[in-house]
Formats: sequence, C-alpha cells, structure tokens
Amino acid sequence: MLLKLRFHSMEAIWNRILFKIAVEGVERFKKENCDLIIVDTSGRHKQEVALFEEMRQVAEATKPDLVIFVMDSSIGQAAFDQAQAFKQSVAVGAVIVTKMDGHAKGGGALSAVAATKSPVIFIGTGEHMDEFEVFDVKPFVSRLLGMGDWSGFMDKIHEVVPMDQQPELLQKLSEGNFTLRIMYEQFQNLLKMGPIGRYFQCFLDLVLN
Ligand SMILES: Nc1nc2c(ncn2[C@@H]2O[C@H](COP(=O)(O)OP(=O)(O)OP(=O)(O)O)[C@@H](O)[C@H]2O)c(=O)[nH]1
Repeated sequence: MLLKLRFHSMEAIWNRILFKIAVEGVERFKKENCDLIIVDTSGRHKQEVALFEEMRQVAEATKPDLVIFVMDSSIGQAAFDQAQAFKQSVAVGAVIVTKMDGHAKGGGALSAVAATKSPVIFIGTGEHMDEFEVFDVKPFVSRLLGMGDWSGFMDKIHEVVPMDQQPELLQKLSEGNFTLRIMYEQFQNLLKMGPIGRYFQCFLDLVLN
C-alpha cells in the first residue's frame, strides 16, 4: 500500500486561516450592515514576500473602500521603500503616522506620501482611542522644522490658562520673556487641569526651541 503524505508549513496553514477569517468576517459584517469594517493585517516588512501576497489576496477578496498604510513615526527614510512595497501589492489610498507623541518628528511620512501618492489622514499621539487625531499640515510641518506646534499650543493655552492670564502670557512669550515666575504659574495651571502631558509637551517644545 502506498501512503501519500502531504506536508504544509505551519506558516502557510496559518496564513490560509487568517485569509479565511478576514474574508468571512467582512462578508458577515456587511450582512449585519456595519458602518465601518477594519481589516488589520499584522506588521510586515517589504522582504516578506509571502505576507505581501497574503495581503494582496485579502484585498482582492474583500475589495476595501480604502487601504491605509500605517507607519511608525520613527521609521525615518526607510518609509519610502516600505510604503512603495505596499503600494505595489495593494491600492494604498491613505497614510496614518503613529507615535507622534515620541521624539520622532515623523519626517518619513513625506516619503510615504511620495511613494504612495496618498495623503496622511490621521496621526497617533498616544496609546488610547482619544489620542488619535485628524492630520493637520501646519503643526506637522512646524514640528518637522523644529519650531514647535504653535496652533496646538494655542489650543491648549485656551483650554488650560485662565482667560484673564492669556494675553499677558502670550505677550511675554512672544517677547521671548520666559521667567521662573511664568514657569511657576504654568505649573500651577497644569496641576489644576487634566490633559497635563500634552500641554506640557507643547509648552516645552515651544520654550526650548
Ligand atoms: N505612545 C504611542 N503608542 C502607540 C501609538 N500607536 C500604537 N502604540 C502602541 O504601540 C504598541 C504596538 O501597537 P500595535 O497597534 O499593536 O502595532 P502594530 O504595528 O499594529 O503591530 P502588529 O500588527 O502586531 O505588528 C501598542 O502598545 C500600542 O498601544 C501611538 O501613537 N503612541
């Protein structure tokens, strides 16, 4: 008797299972009339040919309205090759840049935009849902040029600094007049308010630049 055995690598089997879950999941959620269905692939590097092929097949089977290339702001210039590899496999139509709350300025986003010919639509500024922001060109470019996020800072000033103190504070800052007293007063304001981290970050960015 001849016994025929077929061997599959675990990776290949796993990829088929993931493909099935994605395709059947989308079909089911469509039937349930969900407003938004997100298929989130695992992270992949441009050299992982099989994973890119899997992503292409999922896109072909699910026909997404929008394919988003999500990149970490610290990836730097490697973003171009990575984004281009994505674009060659699937029809990338938008970019999201995460971890903008870290030290990286997100310059790689420019490369990703050039490689995919798609706009940045959102940025991630923290680990929670409410730290996902609509992309705004001005503060992004300002930060890239090392000038701090003036418009974000102004928003935070309106939120955190009492109305009657705002003109004086802005006047002093615009004159480059940052004293220990101002710092003390701002610490007092910070302690009274909630979104301490973000405000503090904007404040330091502006004062130190
Ligand atoms: N500080 C900060 N952390 C973030 C941000 N975005 C994601 N993270 C954190 O980074 C970690 C990885 O995030 P994931 O969303 O799992 O990253 P991913 O690229 O989808 O990971 P895989 O698909 O599993 O490769 C998690 O701890 C997130 O909370 C961000 O904008 N800022």
